[in-house]
Amino acid sequence: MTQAPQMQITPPVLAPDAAAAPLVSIRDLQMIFQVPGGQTVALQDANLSIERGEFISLIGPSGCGKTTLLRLLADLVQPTGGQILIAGQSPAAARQNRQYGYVFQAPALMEWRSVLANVMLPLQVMKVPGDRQARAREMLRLVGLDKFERNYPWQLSGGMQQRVSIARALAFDPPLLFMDEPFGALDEITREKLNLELLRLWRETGKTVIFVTHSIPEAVFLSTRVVVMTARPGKIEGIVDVDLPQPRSDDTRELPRFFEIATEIRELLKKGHA
Ligand SMILES: Nc1ncnc2c1ncn2[C@@H]1O[C@H](COP(=O)(O)OP(=O)(O)OP(=O)(O)O)[C@@H](O)[C@H]1O
Repeated sequence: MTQAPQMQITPPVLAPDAAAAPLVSIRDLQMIFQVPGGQTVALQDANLSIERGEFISLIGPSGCGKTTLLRLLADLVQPTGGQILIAGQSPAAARQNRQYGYVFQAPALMEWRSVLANVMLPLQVMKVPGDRQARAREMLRLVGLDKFERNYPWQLSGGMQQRVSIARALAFDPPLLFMDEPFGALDEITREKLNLELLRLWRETGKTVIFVTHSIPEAVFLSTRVVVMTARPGKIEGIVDVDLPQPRSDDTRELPRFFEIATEIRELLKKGHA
């Protein structure tokens, strides 16, 4: 099994009490978009605390504000109300201090750069000191693609491209990983394989993951908690603890408890639709 690499990046300076606080704290969060002819309440009264090492899935119908929540956490949009703290810092400070990596639905790799050069890119842009090439190689090893570092993205399958984008998001060694439906476009078997790989990576690195999905089985399989969201207005309908044993394997999907938790999530989703 691949070992977690030795990290060489200088840790960011945090507020003294940051270690004691939840890694992510979301209080009364609201996001209203002004649109022609009115407004869209993308998120209303969202409250959520996430501890270090959790694997949180956000699940809900299209338009319930899952991506908006990730974008707010990542400081890509500013909330119209409420507060977010990441390791005790504002999202803007957390972004500057490289507290998170972001994996998008599409891998968004640069076609003219090799796999290795793609993973090195954020380190170059942010002028991270040290041996950037060695660091990028470590991340490729972690996602099982070290033999493909000289290839170009178009020479890889969709699943491999998404693994490259995960390696790129991990390049800074951030404590947090935001993942917006990263496996949504992949076939079922590839998705299940990458789910297992992601859990291995999560265990080995101790990252905290916030993962958006439309799939109830994917959410149950991956998560320690599932945040169920509903639309119009977008809000958190409920939070389901996933008390399935770790480490999870293909057998996990056959456990009666797996189906019970899936049913609980489905009922919450239906309640939100009603
Ligand atoms: N920049 C924007 N301007 C106006 N409205 C927006 C903007 N971004 C999102 N919205 C609206 O906010 C709501 C929530 O959108 P969001 O993309 O967060 O939903 P989602 O749950 O991620 O949906 P999906 O599952 O389809 O990706 C939607 O009604 C969307 O149209």
